[in-house]
Amino acid sequence: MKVVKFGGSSVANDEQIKKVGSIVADDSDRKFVVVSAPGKRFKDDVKITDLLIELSDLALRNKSFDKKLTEIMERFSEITSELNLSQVILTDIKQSIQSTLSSEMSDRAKADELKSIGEDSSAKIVSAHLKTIGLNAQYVNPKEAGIIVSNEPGNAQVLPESFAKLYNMRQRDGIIVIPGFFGFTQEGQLMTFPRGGSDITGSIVAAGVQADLYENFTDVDSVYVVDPRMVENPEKVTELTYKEMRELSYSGFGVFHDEALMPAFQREIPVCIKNTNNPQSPGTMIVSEKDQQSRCVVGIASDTGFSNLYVSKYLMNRELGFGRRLLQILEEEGISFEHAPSGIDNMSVIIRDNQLTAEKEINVINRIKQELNPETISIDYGFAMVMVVGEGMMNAVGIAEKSTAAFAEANISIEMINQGSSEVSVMFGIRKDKLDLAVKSLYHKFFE
Ligand SMILES: Nc1ncnc2c1ncn2[C@@H]1O[C@H](COP(=O)(O)OP(=O)(O)O)[C@@H](O)[C@H]1O
Ligand SMILES: N[C@@H](CC(=O)OP(=O)(O)O)C(=O)O
Repeated sequence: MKVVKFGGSSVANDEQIKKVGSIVADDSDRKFVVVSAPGKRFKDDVKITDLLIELSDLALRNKSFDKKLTEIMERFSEITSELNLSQVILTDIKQSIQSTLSSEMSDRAKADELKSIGEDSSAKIVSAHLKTIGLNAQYVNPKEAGIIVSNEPGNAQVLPESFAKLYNMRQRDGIIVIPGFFGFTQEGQLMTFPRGGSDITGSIVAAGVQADLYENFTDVDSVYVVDPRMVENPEKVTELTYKEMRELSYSGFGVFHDEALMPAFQREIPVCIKNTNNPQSPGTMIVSEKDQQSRCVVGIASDTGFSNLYVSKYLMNRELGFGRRLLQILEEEGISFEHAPSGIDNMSVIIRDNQLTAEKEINVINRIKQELNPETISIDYGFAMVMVVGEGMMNAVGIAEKSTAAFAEANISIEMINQGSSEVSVMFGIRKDKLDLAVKSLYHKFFE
């Protein structure tokens, strides 16, 4: 039994949805289908989820949202008419949007419900299309399926009781089509996962129904060793471990959500990344353990949008609890951190920019000055992180040397290095304007 997830690019228009139909029809093991909202049809297109967020922002500020609503309905109307589906689906979508807007819910709850309508509508459309091609398919809402989540709008996490409930779905006849990206709290409130979270739903369903395989269909033939938008025709990866994929996804490989690995990993369900536009291609397998012969570095991931909070104080190493108190200030201000490399008299804390507001920044700086009395304190923006990843690095000599040589050859100064004791990855902090050059140079060093 397989769980198949189709991303936004795979359900962006009628043509793509027909490909989805063929893929599902092609293999009778594909029983559970999870879908995203229609994504981009071309480079500068706008995803339905983004249109819904724009609509919700306008409506909740009491601004006119009619144009946005028309734009959304036109997208769905084009899909349903090209697929010859009943107009009832369209009426249903419009009614969902309008009834959410006029409900008594809080603004946060409304925003989350509106965001989820893209996936919900997509699942209704895909199940109707599967029926028209002769398959016994039915739409099942995540509440009915048993996806129970924490009460964190836009950032929900699955609760363990979901898995046993989902297991019962195996008994259902035919193909089950479930919308991705959201679940329900114990109290029945809808909550969305973080952006890109339909991958998470797919993994939860795969873990719950104890699937033999979780196939994640997207728009590339495989995971590549670097983001294919940064290097032309990079090498393909045939196999990765969960640990490697987690590091790579977290560090910038947008092809699979990093939070989607845990449910599949815990139940050892293999994941296969495949291409809706070329389903014959074998794709990339993500497994617990892989062939020892493979390369020691499997990928180079990168991301921008980081800041460095730098604090220095003479004899910091002797001041008991300095690091704890510094991190506690961040915790109390609601800021999570990514890395914290330190020296004897200084400490850097790498923070994602989206964690900092102007107000939080002022509070943090003032509190550190008052409570820790440092000599220097600064927040430096514009950092990028590059991650060299591979489980085989543990037994290999010279990876750091080879990496630093790649930076040196590109004349890039490394601002920070962090290697965890697990040795699955080495992180390099550089200025963001040098990122492209750095990734190309590392690719050249390790893969060409
Ligand atoms: N290392 C990588 N390997 C493959 N694709 C990558 C990688 N890094 C980033 N991507 C990007 O991820 C995209 C697929 O993810 P996404 O846009 O979320 O797809 P979907 O619409 O299926 O959810 C690819 O088109 C590619 O540009
Ligand atoms: N539609 C949601 C969830 C998702 O997973 O989308 P996609 O498969 O297009 O990345 C988003 O845009 O965040």
